[in-house]
Amino acid sequence: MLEQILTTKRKEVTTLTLPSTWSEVKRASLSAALRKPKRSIGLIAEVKKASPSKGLIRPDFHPVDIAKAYEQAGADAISVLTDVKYFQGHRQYLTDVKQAVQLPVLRKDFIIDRIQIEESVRIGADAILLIGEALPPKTLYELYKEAYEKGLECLVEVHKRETLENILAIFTPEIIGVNNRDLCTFVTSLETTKEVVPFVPADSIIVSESGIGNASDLTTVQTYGAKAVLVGESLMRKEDVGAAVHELFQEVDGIVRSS
Ligand SMILES: O=C(O)c1ccccc1NCC(=O)[C@H](O)[C@H](O)COP(=O)(O)O
Repeated sequence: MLEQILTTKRKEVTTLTLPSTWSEVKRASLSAALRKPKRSIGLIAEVKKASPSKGLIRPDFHPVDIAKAYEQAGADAISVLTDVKYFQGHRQYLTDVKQAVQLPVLRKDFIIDRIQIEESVRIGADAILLIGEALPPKTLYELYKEAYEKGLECLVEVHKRETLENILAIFTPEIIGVNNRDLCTFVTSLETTKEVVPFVPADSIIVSESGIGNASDLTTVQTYGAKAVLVGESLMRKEDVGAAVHELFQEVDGIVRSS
């Protein structure tokens, strides 16, 4: 599936049109938010309508309402899927969310080309995702540098230890995501976090991504060393996504620091 998505992206970037610059955007730092989370483990809460592995997740989909509820419930950052074909997302959703919340907003998409970085700046993203299994390490580093030069942070995601080691041979990303989902097979296991975390440099922020379905899963990945989690489906399937956040954190700690 990852290869199919990347083939689509390669076609899309050839016809991508940039929106006009949005001058009033006030950037918020993802790394700062995750280094000082409101609970004992940080939360990037995802706005996700559908996915290749699960199909339609939330038919009654109102991105701004969802993001506001996440913010109210003490999320540290918001992730917005902007891919249209496979996730039923849209770049406008990110712009709308950015205008409605104070939290850092991560653009969740398949970034393979510099033009998508300029697009991300213009739509109001604070950070972008770079997927280790989707890019040669040198290309990933070029895109990473370009993003930071343009004022965006990057969540550098890996699924395999080998991918991480190939990236670390070139540079050390500030924020490293361990995706528990294999994007080729969709097999999802929290053990991935356990296997990869020991190889993440101490100064990088570790985000465990995907497959976190309940409070027990959250505790598990925290035990494995995750400093933050990225959660989509399990929150999006609950009608009240704010209550879902509180439920997810019930075993970790109920106290939310006001920032
Ligand atoms: O979610 C998918 O099916 C998927 C398929 C192919 C590439 C990427 C995919 N998901 C992107 C993500 O990384 C997740 O949306 C994110 O980590 C949240 O995962 P979850 O909590 O399991 O919805």
